[in-house]
Amino acid sequence: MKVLVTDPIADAGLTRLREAGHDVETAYEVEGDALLDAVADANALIVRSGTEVTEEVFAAAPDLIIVGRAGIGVDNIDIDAATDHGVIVANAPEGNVRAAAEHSVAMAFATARSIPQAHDRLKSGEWAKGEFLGTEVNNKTLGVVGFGRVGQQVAKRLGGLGMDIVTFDPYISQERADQFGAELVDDLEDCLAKSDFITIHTPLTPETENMIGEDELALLDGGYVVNCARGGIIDEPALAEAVEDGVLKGAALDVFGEEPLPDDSPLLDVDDIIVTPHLGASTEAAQENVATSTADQIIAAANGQPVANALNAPSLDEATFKQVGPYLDLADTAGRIAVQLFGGHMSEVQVTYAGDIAEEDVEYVTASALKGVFAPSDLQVNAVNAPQIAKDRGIDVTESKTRTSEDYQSLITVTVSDGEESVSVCGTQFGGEEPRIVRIDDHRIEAVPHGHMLVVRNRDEPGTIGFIGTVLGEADINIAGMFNGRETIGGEALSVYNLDEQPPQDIIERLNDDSRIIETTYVELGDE
Ligand SMILES: NC(=O)C1=CN([C@@H]2O[C@H](COP(=O)(O)OP(=O)(O)OC[C@H]3O[C@@H](n4cnc5c(N)ncnc54)[C@H](O)[C@@H]3O)[C@@H](O)[C@H]2O)C=CC1
Ligand SMILES: O=C(O)C(=O)COP(=O)(O)O
Repeated sequence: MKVLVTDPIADAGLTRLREAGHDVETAYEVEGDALLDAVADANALIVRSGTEVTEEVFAAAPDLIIVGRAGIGVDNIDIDAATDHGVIVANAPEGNVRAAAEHSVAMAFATARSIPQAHDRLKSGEWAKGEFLGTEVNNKTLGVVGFGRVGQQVAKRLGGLGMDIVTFDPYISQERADQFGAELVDDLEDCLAKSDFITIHTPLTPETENMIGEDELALLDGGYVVNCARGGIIDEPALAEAVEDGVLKGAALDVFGEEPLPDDSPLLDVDDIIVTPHLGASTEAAQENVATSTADQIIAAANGQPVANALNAPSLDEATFKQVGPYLDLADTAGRIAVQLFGGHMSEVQVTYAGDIAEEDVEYVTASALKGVFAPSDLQVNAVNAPQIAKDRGIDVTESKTRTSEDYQSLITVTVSDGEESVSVCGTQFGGEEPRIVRIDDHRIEAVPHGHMLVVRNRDEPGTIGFIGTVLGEADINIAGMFNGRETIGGEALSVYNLDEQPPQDIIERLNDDSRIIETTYVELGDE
């Protein structure tokens, strides 16, 4: 195969590929037309964070079978476009975790003790001993935003240096937080208010983009910010202002919204903001790990073998696909609805199959349900990596089957729980191709899962549905469809509304303020 490498990787990876008989070409820092020319005859492409792998790149590379990301974050790769072009995308999720964690710890100390600033002064001939009075991490509280592989390792290290750990990560279990002695809190604001330092370790997703702005930074009053995850999660001008105005004592950043960081960035003008040029993964060990793991995956793909860290789903074999194909999206949708209605720290996901579907090999369907469950928290999730994500997050997955299926030919139920509270969403396919949600918890309904949905639990009292319609109508939000289900007259009812657009938060609050309404939840299913 011709393997094109467009960001520098360790020689060990290049050598491994060459020894396996592949033709390796390096073309660092190519972009635009030069990149399109370079990929034209490539069978494999290896990148780090420096190359934007867009739809245009895939369109220009008809022979490409795999993109290997020698590192973790794949926000620079258009995975949907890769899937459309039948190209596998695989990353190296383990090899640089320690390096990233150590850099985060180093940056916390560097900002707390003004090491780069003091270094600069001394190198320019000034013994500015009296000007630097730092902060100890001992007995302080560290807020870890995103408690995945890197976040956990940072917590372990700084916890060992005397810090109390508090974490905000809506998608991990209580058990996982307990295992690291971290206090798991339910909202970001709480995490910030309790912390002296915060360190960011989430991926960049639509949900995390700009999640920390002026208001959030104010809650960390007098504290420090470390970001070695991705630029774009913290609002950069707001951070520059907060440090400049003394709201924060300092910030240490390894990643930026635009990389390389432009000369005119406001971050560069503030003395107490220290910066490194995306060096989190830049250690010898990490680079060797990710380069060899990426090389192994390219070699596997070339040999037609399974690719260990593939991020986009390979196709199912035809016979299985015929049987379970119609249920993949349904399981994904039921998972998405269940997790959004649940809204807590799940520790368990149960997928139950009833009727004809229970006779089939449902492993891939369960994986699709997990994909739905993790979709709001992880852009890179797919049916291939979802079971591993469940393991990483300490979430138990159980699958059960029964032959009987009430009134339907086949039913899939996804239940998300934290061991005490749970939400169950049950769906079927009408006529094999019309998905319907037929039960939410104990409420029988018949909702079309699509786009923007509002799920309202309310007391079954006259005028309630009219009230909901009026509130939405006054906000100019069109109701495309609705279904109301109730268990007993005057008891609790549940209604599902398909809306043409997302309702603003104040509309949801207005509905929730009414005494007849128990809870309103907005559920986003996207355009799929
Ligand atoms: N500076 C550098 O050179 C490096 C940066 N990274 C970056 O570090 C980040 C974390 O990497 P890993 O720990 O391996 O990822 P991971 O996938 O193991 O963990 C990410 C965690 O973020 C959580 N999360 C997702 N959405 C969230 C939200 N809205 N609020 C709070 N938590 C949320 C997830 O539940 C998960 O636990 C990635 O962005 C990665 O690209 C990783 C390695 C090197
Ligand atoms: O692995 C990651 O997510 C990183 O951010 C490391 O990026 P790099 O490979 O150094 O460009």
